[in-house]
Amino acid sequence: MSAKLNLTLAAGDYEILRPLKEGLVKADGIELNVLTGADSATRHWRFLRNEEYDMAECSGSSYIVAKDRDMPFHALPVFPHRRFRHGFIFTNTAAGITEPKDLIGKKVGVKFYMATATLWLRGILENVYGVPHKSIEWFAELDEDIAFTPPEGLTLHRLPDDKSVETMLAEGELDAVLHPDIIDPIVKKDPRVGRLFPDYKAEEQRYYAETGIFPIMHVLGLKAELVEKHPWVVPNLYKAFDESKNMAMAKMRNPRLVPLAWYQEAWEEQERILGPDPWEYGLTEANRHNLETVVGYSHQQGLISRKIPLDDLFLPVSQGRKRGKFRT
Ligand SMILES: O=C(O)c1ccc(O)c(O)c1
Repeated sequence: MSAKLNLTLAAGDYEILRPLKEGLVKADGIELNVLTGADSATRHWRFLRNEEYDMAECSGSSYIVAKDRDMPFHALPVFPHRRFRHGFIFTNTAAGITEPKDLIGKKVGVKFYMATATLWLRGILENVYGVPHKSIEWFAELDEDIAFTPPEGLTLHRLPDDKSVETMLAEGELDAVLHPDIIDPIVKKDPRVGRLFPDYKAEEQRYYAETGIFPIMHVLGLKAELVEKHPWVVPNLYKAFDESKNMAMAKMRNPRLVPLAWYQEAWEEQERILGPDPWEYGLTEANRHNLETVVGYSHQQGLISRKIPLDDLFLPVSQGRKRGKFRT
């Protein structure tokens, strides 16, 4: 008889989750079925709109909105996806945008308004570079993860379904685009499209030196029903996610694994700048600052009604008692 609880987890196909996916790390009492087939936007929608999975790597931004609306979700302080975002502000090269303030009064496209990458970018543009989010006319390509009424003074249009912000940017119908992914015109080296910060790596490193923030994009969402029925899963899952990450970080130090000539140097550079574990889980001091910043941005941008305390956003994950040696 298997007394284990079968649970589905939808997530990206990430190295730090691979030991869990491959069963090298197990959560006590749980059999995990890890689904990595959906792209991020689809996964978030399926989890938040349809509750298709017991747990999912979920948009940090949309999760914060879900909590503000008392929707039936919780989260572990597990952050499978982080990314610096200065390199994701794309511009039409004929639009005359050479510095952040040139975005004021412009038409800017987004995949959708609530997406975590764009939440961070609007916050950074407003608070670091003096570009108020309401000074921009916004155009969204997709429906929001959670339906949202733009607050007073915010202009947000939903584009018709046959329009793509990437094409509109290249053709000059939009002046700029903020996007979670590298957009097609950049991949194809279309000369009509560039970046606001051509040397974005330097900008991102300066941002990190000033703030200590490696922006958290995604959290590990759980259906409330799961936590209510089986509260014991919370510390067991957290421990397993952490073990999986630690195992992956140790494995990935091997420079033979990745087909990049200068992978070792990239790893060393990351360690020098970001320290030994930039992917740290838990409500550590650095993660609290990171998350409080993004909750503040969400509130500033009218996505949520109150600055939700982190202890309301994340489940406590302590094992309760420090475990001693096993004795027979
Ligand atoms: O975090 C998000 O909200 C989000 C949304 C859409 C994406 O394509 C994505 O990669 C992330």
